[in-house]
Formats: sequence, structure tokens, C-alpha cells
Amino acid sequence: MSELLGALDQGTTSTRFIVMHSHGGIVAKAQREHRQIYPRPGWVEHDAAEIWRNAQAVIEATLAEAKVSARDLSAVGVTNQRETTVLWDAATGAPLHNAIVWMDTRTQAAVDRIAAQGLGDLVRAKTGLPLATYFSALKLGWLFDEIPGARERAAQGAALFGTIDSWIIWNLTGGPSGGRHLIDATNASRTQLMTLETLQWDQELLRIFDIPAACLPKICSSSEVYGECVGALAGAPLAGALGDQHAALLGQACVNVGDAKNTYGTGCFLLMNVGESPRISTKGLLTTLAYQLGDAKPCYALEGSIAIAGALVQWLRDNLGIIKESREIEALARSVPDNGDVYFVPAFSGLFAPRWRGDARGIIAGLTRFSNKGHIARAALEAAAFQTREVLAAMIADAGVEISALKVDGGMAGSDLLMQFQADLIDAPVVRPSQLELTAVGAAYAAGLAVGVYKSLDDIAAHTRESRRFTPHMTPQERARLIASWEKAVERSLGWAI
Ligand SMILES: Nc1ncnc2c1ncn2[C@@H]1O[C@H](COP(=O)(O)OP(=O)(O)O)[C@@H](O)[C@H]1O
Ligand SMILES: O=P(O)(O)OC[C@H](O)CO
Repeated sequence: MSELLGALDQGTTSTRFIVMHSHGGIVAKAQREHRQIYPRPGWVEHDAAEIWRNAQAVIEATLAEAKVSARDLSAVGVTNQRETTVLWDAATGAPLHNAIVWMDTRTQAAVDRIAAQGLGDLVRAKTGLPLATYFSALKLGWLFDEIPGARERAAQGAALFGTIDSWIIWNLTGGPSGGRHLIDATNASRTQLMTLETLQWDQELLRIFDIPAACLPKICSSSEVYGECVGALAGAPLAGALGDQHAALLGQACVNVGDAKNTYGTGCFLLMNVGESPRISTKGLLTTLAYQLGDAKPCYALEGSIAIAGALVQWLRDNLGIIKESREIEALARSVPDNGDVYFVPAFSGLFAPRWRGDARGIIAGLTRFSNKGHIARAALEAAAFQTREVLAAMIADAGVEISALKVDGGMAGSDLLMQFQADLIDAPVVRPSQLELTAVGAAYAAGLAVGVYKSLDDIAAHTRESRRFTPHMTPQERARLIASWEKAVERSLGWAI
């Protein structure tokens, strides 16, 4: 018999809540965007209080649409944009500063300083992550350096650190009145403060990044009962939490070694399940925790992280105004037969995997009097596919496995033009599921597993459904020509920010 599950997906651009049947069908959902705050070039912030207000609003709206109460939900899961760093007052629940978002580059000087101390290899060996502006530890260090007295208050446990899952879980379970200060192990694996092998905070890393242990949340598995919700979800057991990319991996049922998925959201994140031992990449990929489900052995993944994908579509919408809604990019891109030799390298936050070049900045290359906004739209869509191809090549080389087909999800995977171009570029089928909300679905699966709605991962795998398969048609010569031009454009984006 089908049971109802809930999941809150707190993403980079919006927050949504879904109610779904345990067989995977979505009953109702509501979504709300939050403000993107850009105080300086390269800086990106969110108001964590606004995010919490939006979370409550979408929960209420979804329950009303589904005509159910929180007590009808067998369990609720949370999934979130990762790395984004919140520091808040334990007594009042007020954030001490805007949250610093994962794509923010303000910590580049700190990256360079720690690299100059020769600590990069040690940090990577312990955490699976390169030194980069992307991860939480340096963002938290920046907050401690900039907010007077914050480090001292944190050392007394009066100021609490969390990624967005922690912030939401603390608030959902009571906030200042007894809220649970937790982080799930997948999110903890993105802080650069946790040892990947042991899934514990690492004392040496805490010293390197100058972080007092008292402000850190307790690390929990991704699937267990963390507590009972209060407020809009009163009475529902909170039982699942994963970073959004890990949730999508579970939502796509990538539960066997070699299974991979690519999620096209604000950024683009390709994860491959590599099984029960973490393997450190030699090709510029991250090693990360895939998930840890209750007492079961943890499962690890290799990840290729691309900072800007759908965000480029939003940039064309918000900063240039050449489209009014994201989905309009498809028609604009189809108004031209090809990219007209225009390439858009969206290195707005430097380049992430596999290059890790903090000094790169965005460029549009190949413009002539012939170029028009259709070519720019097409180049913007194609940029996600070129970056994915590069990450996939690194992953195949690193993991030593071939990929028979690429599973995709996320808002931007709605673009048929992009999905066809992706299949052409990687010369392998791209498989789109019947619905793209697999991040939220994955968090609901984790919650359902914890309370026995699902007995095993096989139960989950039975619910994934393919809806469309894009097969490659491009000639090898055309593919090689396009890739060579893209690489020429990438070379020109490097070394801009120094
Ligand atoms: N039809 C579409 N074509 C291209 N891009 C799209 C389309 N629909 C949504 N997007 C882009 O996808 C992103 C939203 O996807 P989503 O998975 O909700 O992201 P996130 O979880 O990062 O907020 C936005 O950046 C948006 O511009
Ligand atoms: O919010 P998304 O879907 O763009 O995902 C953001 C990632 O978790 C950042 O690491």
C-alpha cells in the first residue's frame, strides 16, 4: 500500500516542498525563489532567515494543495544546496551574517595562503577535496575573521555553524527551543573539515582552518530518525537528509558501482557511485560520500562539479534580459541552426572540475557581426554540455569504467536541444526520467528507508522510470571540431583574475 512522504529541497535559487506517494508519484509541490545577493564581483550571499521563511511557506502551501496534514506523512526528508555556510546565534536563531554561497569566491586569498603552506595534499588526502573557494571551512573562517567576537562566541557554543541542512533541521525541530544541531555525513563531506574514511570531524583540519569544535553540528547518517518536527510539519518524523547531488544520485537509483547521473541545476554535478571505499581522484574530480544509510556501510562517489550551468540561463534572463523565463532559451537557441562559432565559457566563479582554476573568468569567444542573441543562447546551453563532456572524460579515465548511458535530471535537463547536444558530444545515450524532481525524491527515499516504508535499495530502484532517450547522431569529425574550439575558448578564459 502506498504511503505519503514529504521532502524539502532547498536549492541555490529556490526552495520547494513535495508530498509524494511511496511509489514515487508526486502528489503536490510548491516552490519559492529567494534573493541572490551580490555585494561585490565574485561574492554571492543568501539571507538564511528568508530561506527558512520560504521553507515554511512552501511546506504550508504543499500540504494545503495535497489536502493532507503533516501527521499523514510517514516521514520527511531534507536536501539542500551544499557547502553554503550559515553561522547563527544559538539563543535567538538569528543569522550573524548572510550565508556565504558555495559559488562565492571571496576566500581565494585564503586558498592561496594555505596552498603556499604546502597543505593542499594533506587536505585532499583527508577530505577528497582540493583547496578551492568552493568548500565551507574557508567560508566559515572568513565569517570568524570578519564578525567581531564570532570565533570566541563559537568556541563557547553560543554561535552555531551549519550547512543549509543543519540550519533547516535545527529550525524544523524547534530552533532556539531545543532544535537539534545536526549535519548529515554527505553535507559534512563538503565542509573540508571531515575525514572521509572515518566520517568524523578532523582535529588537524580544525587547527589548519582555525575552527572551534564547539560550533560544529553532530554528524549523522543520511537516513535515520533525527527527531520530530514542530511548526508547519508538527508530528512528522524527520528521517532523511542529504546534499542535493547525493539525493539525486539516490533518486536516480544509482546504487551500484559505476552508476552515474548528471544534475543540471544552477550548476551541474556529475556523480558516479564507486562503492564502499573512497578513492582519491588523479584527474581533478572530487571524492565525496555518496550516502550513508543508517548503520549500513558508507558508500562513496566521484564527483565532477561545474559551478555555472542553469545559472547562465538565469544570467541571460536577469542580467541581459534577452529572455523573460528560463525555458524561453530553448526557442531562442533554436532560432539559429548552430552556434555560429560562438563559445561561452561561464567561468563566473573560476572553473571547477576538472581544472580548478580560480583565476578564470567568463568570456564569450568567436563573436562577429554575424552573431546574434540566438547564437549566444545556443552557446550558453552548449556550455553545460561541453563542461559535462570534459568531466565525464575525466571520470571514465579515473574510475576505469565506461558509461553505457548518462542519466540526467534537474531543471535544465528539460531542454531537448541541450540533451541532444549532450548525447552528441559524449557519443552515448542521455536518459531522461519521467520527472526531473529527483533530488527531492531522493531525500524522501532516504526518509522512507529510515522508517521502514522501503525495505531496501531494491525497493527504490523499482520506482525509477525512463521517459526519453536521446541517442547520438554527430559525426566524429564534427564532434572533434566543436571540442577543439571549446578548448581554445577555455584557454582564453584562464589567468584573468589574479
Ligand atoms: N527549460 C529550461 N531550459 C534551460 N534551463 C532551464 C530550464 N528550466 C530551468 N532551467 C534552469 O535550471 C535551473 C533550475 O534548476 P533546478 O534544478 O531547479 O536548480 P537549483 O536546484 O539549482 O535551484 C535554473 O538555473 C534555470 O535557469
Ligand atoms: O542547488 P543546486 O542544485 O544548484 O546544487 C548546488 C550544489 O549542491 C553545490 O555544491
